[in-house]
Amino acid sequence: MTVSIVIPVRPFAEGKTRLSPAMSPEQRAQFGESMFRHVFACAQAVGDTYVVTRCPAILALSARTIAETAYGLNPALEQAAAELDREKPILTISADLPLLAADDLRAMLALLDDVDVVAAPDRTHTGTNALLFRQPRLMPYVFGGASLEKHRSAALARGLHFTTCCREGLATDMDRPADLRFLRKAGAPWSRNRKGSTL
Ligand SMILES: Nc1nc2c(ncn2[C@@H]2O[C@H](COP(=O)(O)OP(=O)(O)OP(=O)(O)O)[C@@H](O)[C@H]2O)c(=O)[nH]1
Ligand SMILES: O=C(O)[C@H](O)COP(=O)(O)O
Repeated sequence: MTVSIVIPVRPFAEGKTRLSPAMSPEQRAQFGESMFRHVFACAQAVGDTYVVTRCPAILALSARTIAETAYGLNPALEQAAAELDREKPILTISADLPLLAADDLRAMLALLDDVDVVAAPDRTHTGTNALLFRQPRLMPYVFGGASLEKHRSAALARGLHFTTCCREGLATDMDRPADLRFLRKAGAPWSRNRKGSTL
């Protein structure tokens, strides 16, 4: 099955603010870029991968890009969905998933045999780290806060079949210093492979 994959990215120098207690601004930007490059490589192994961002430097890194004109995560994703192939499933994934593997994305896609919408929860089962629709614009993006329940409710309200995909590579986003401690313990392959890692 072919799939459009969308990675939304906030400019590296602006993002990951909740890691401020543990990292300098330079370290956060470097960490954000390293994670993005990792997620991008995983996505490219699985589908046609698009990056939606307002950052010119990130736009220059990628072949398929969507310049964000609708400022903010949900508007940027709606903008991307409006521009992509209406016949293909659309998978959006956060750029801060250092333990992600291509097989995690394939596992999400396999679930589309039975449902319309697949959400990958974070480790606390409150946020959404990846979201797959059978077709673009089946329902709105409602990221922010406890978005897992918001996505579930939005799907059910439209009569769509919804399920979750719970895997460590999808669940381990890097929001807070506690997530960095979890990543250090999880370790390989992320920290082994990165010279000059800020971890
Ligand atoms: N295109 C785009 N992507 C965004 C925007 N805000 C967040 N993202 C991306 O959405 C995903 C999830 O974002 P968060 O985990 O909240 O990341 P963040 O905003 O960098 O982190 P905090 O500053 O700590 O809230 C990441 O891939 C971010 O880069 C935005 O305004 N535009
Ligand atoms: O679920 C969400 O809205 C996204 O994952 C962003 O939320 P978080 O970064 O606070 O988990």
